[in-house]
Amino acid sequence: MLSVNEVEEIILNLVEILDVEKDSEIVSLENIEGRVLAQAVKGKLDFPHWDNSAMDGYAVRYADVKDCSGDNPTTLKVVTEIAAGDRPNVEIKSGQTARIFTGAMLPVGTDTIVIQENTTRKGDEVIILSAPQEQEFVRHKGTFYQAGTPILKAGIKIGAPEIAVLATAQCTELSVYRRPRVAILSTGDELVTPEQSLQPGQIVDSNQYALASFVAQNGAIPVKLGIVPDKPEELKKAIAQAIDSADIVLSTGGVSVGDYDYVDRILAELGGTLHIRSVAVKPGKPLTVATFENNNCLYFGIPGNPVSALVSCWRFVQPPLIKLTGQNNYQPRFITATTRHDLKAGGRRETYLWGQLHLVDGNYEFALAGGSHSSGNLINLAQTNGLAIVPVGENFIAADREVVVMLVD
Ligand SMILES: Nc1nc2c(c(=O)[nH]1)N[C@H]1C(S)=C(S)[C@@H](COP(=O)(O)OP(=O)(O)OC[C@H]3O[C@@H](n4cnc5c(N)ncnc54)[C@H](O)[C@@H]3O)O[C@H]1N2
Ligand code: MOO
Ligand SMILES: [Mg+2]
Repeated sequence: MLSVNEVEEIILNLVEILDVEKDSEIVSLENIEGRVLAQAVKGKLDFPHWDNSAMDGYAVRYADVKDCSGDNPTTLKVVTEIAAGDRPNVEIKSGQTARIFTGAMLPVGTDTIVIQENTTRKGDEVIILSAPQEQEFVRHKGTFYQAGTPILKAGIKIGAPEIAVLATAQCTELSVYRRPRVAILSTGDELVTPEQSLQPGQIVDSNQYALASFVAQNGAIPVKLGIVPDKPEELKKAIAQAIDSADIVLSTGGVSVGDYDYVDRILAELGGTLHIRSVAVKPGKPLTVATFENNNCLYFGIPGNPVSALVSCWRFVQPPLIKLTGQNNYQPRFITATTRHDLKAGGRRETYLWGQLHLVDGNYEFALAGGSHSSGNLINLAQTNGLAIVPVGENFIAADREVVVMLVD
């Protein structure tokens, strides 16, 4: 059986990189939240746009005040007042100063700001009580960003700070990658929707909802294709349609060795190349990954057990899915934590145990979810933000020892 790392590498290599021209669209600044830049953005303005004050106080010529102190104060004449938004129209000469406020443009002749706490105002004069540093509290034009250089790189996902940058640079129309379409179907005669009443032997199709949420959270468009019964002809039709309509297909169930597990056979009949059939991982051992020459589609046959389904998504679908959204940063994130509980594993498969990470005095602690760690128990999966990993060959990690944890969000 292939190892987790081998499978991860095979899958990532199957992802076709998006085309900057073909796979991009223009969106406005208003609608860019969560999208991924297809092209680097260059601003046309320096930032700060002009020298301005970082504090409320007085704009001075450093040479005038460099030697002053409480015992040896300097008195300057206040010849103008400049608020943020004002355009100064006076040149400050030696012996003069301008009253200035945070964000206001520096007037010609000045190079330094004295904060008002270090002054005493007397009518149209101000007494400077301590010498500032040269150029203190001046935000110089172009020191944060120079016009014409890249302000944001291609391949980054846009959130609040990036939107602030784009707004400041007055970039209101941006080229972003299209969102990949991910078709989701649940296979199984036993499945009903959450609205249907449950008959003996039936189970609610939770995977459809979990996977749609997972897909949306990762910046792609979930296309929910519903429940497909374990009938080869119906399943074949549904899978063929899904492959035709999406960049990625996620089906759950029907990939193990049972008599009604038809997915692999159908993928082969449809001309798919099966790259992976199973992984040495627990949960999530049965995992089918296939590609189709005619449609640029990556197919994941994910195990039906609800915990296996989400763990497979987090570990094996999330990196290629993020890669397909155009992001540069798609690798899973691992940290080292101290486990609060004993962690047990079979030793033959890399084992992922779900729970919560807590930051305590600067160190991460992993708390194993209480209750059964059966791959059918989705109840205690709620609030999972980390998966503790027990490597192949190990059966036990004792409480208070270190464990590698994969971050989940
Ligand atoms: N003899 C063996 N049996 C099994 C093996 C094995 O190696 N030898 N592997 C087990 C493992 S591990 C897993 S994981 C499951 C995977 O099964 P399938 O992917 O074939 O899925 P199903 O048989 O269709 O269903 C399994 C389980 O999950 C429930 N299920 C299915 N779909 C959904 C859904 N959409 N929402 C919620 N729950 C779902 C289903 O009712 C079953 O209980 O196979 C083991 N068997
Ligand atoms: O791999 Mo299964 O997911 O162990 O239950
Ligand atoms: Mg099965």
